[in-house]
Amino acid sequence: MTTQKNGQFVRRPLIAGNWKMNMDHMQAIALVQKLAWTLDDANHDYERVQVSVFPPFTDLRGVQTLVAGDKLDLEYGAQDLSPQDSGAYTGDISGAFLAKLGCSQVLVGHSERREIHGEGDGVVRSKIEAALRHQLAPVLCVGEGLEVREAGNHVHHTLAQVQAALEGFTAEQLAELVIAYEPVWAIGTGKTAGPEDAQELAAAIRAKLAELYSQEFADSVRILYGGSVKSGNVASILAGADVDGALVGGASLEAEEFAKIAQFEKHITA
Ligand SMILES: O=C[C@H](O)COP(=O)(O)O
Repeated sequence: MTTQKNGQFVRRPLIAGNWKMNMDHMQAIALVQKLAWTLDDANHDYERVQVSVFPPFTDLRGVQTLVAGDKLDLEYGAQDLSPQDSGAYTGDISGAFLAKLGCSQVLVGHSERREIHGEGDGVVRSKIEAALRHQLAPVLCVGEGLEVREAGNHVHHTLAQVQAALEGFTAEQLAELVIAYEPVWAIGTGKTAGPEDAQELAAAIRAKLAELYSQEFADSVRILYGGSVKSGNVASILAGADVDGALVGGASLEAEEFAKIAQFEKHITA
């Protein structure tokens, strides 16, 4: 279990659902409603375990209306943002727009953006800067592909991504930063890194943050694992002392399954 003191987590766990390009605006409302009801039925304590969803841009207005209207404790964010705030950037979405829609977080540097859209470390860094300008907590995604893993360079590769993305920012600016370690070979494949692998990388990222900033800062940053997380494996993955939550793709599209993941403490067998 993520390290606890006096029954409380040292860092508030975050269970985040990245819907990717799934769920139109009608389906989004149904999914959020069902998720909220399911978590309410399970007496979910949002103060203890934060739950966020990351729907497509076109769903955000509907999700905002539902969350505000029903006073839900769920949080939501976007899957990406533009480095720019406004102007002639056809197809892009500004952090200013996301903030106005009540987003509290935004994914940055997801491997699918890096791979499919060719986003390099410089773009990722500029997107973090844009997120911070609009008080959006960046969820920085990092992780290695299969070739890098097989060559044994996964720690070096992942830490280089972290360092490049955070270059020039102060600890104060990054107070709300979340980092998600997602080995690319485990995304949507059914393969998960073992709990030891997730802990190894989370600990290495925390040590890198301590080296770049301070131990106090490093201890405050939440580090998530992502890659084929399900209700059946979440408890063992979150057992690592440095693993503070999960970034869930496929399993976040089904309300009951995602709610079970958010309730990971109930799956722990003594
Ligand atoms: O952002 C989420 C990750 O890409 C994991 O996706 P997955 O749970 O479908 O493997």
